[in-house]
Amino acid sequence: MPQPHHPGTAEKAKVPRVSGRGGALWTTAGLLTLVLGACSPAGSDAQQAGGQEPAGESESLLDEVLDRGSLTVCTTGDYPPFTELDEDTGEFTGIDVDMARDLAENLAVEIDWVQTSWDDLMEDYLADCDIAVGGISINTARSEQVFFSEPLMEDGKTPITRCEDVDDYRTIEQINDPDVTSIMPSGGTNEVFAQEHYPEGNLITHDNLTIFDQIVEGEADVMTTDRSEVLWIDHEYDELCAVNPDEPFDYFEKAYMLPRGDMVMKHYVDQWLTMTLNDGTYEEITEPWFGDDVDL
Ligand SMILES: O=C(O)C(=O)C[C@]1(C(=O)O)C=C[C@@H](O)C=C1
Repeated sequence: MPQPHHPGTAEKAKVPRVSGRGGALWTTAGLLTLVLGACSPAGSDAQQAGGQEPAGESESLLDEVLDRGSLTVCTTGDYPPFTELDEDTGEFTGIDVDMARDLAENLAVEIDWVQTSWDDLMEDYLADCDIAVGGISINTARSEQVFFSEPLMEDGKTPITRCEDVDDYRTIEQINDPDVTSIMPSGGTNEVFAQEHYPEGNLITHDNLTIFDQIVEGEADVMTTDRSEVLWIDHEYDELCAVNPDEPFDYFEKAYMLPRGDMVMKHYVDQWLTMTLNDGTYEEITEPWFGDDVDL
């Protein structure tokens, strides 16, 4: 059985930018003036992450992170290439794991990792974390409870199946059939999509790290998942093929979860993201995983 290839953490180039606690505090003070002057203040009922008390109108979780000297990051660790827990070392690896490390480096703080699951993501985030990362899709249900950063990538639900069966699973109608077994992890947007679009289908849930082996072995027929994952798996498994990857069934974006109502925190993370996406850092982090072989 082919095993997904997991390169080590990318060595990042040092890119000059405002960083370090002094710089970040200065930025925070500036942003407080700018953001609070220009935007509605954080709602008094806004839910704060990191197990913090709700922020007052001029407070931000950003200041608490800086004071604490640590950023608490929720991630599932079961979704390569975005987040994976190495059981041997106990370390998280992946694109969004490296991104979170870069954010923490910018803030000059440590990271406290909190492993969660797709089922518990929202609850764990609201109770324990400052930010949640790891291939997380934006949807409106989640947006009722959290803010999202600016998006990192576009995506869309796309089927993947055994290469010889591609023609059997090209449409939602073909997959929405009692004779077709769709597999997915529980709790994420794949399950939401399947329940909504395949009410007649045979839906089964499975641990995400070994889910694609189930299709190879014939325990399931198809998985409708993120196009980015489909292209990655198509590349990693000889037996599995993406189905119409250029015509996903829907459209959404991937981003990081942030505390609802905290415009200062969101502004900081969005500014960091803008730099990271444009100064070569993001490309360097993604290159060992997607590289030239996976055409996102
Ligand atoms: O819920 C999300 O945001 C996800 O992208 C997670 C999700 C899913 O939708 O189930 C997506 C792909 C992985 O295979 C595992 C989980």
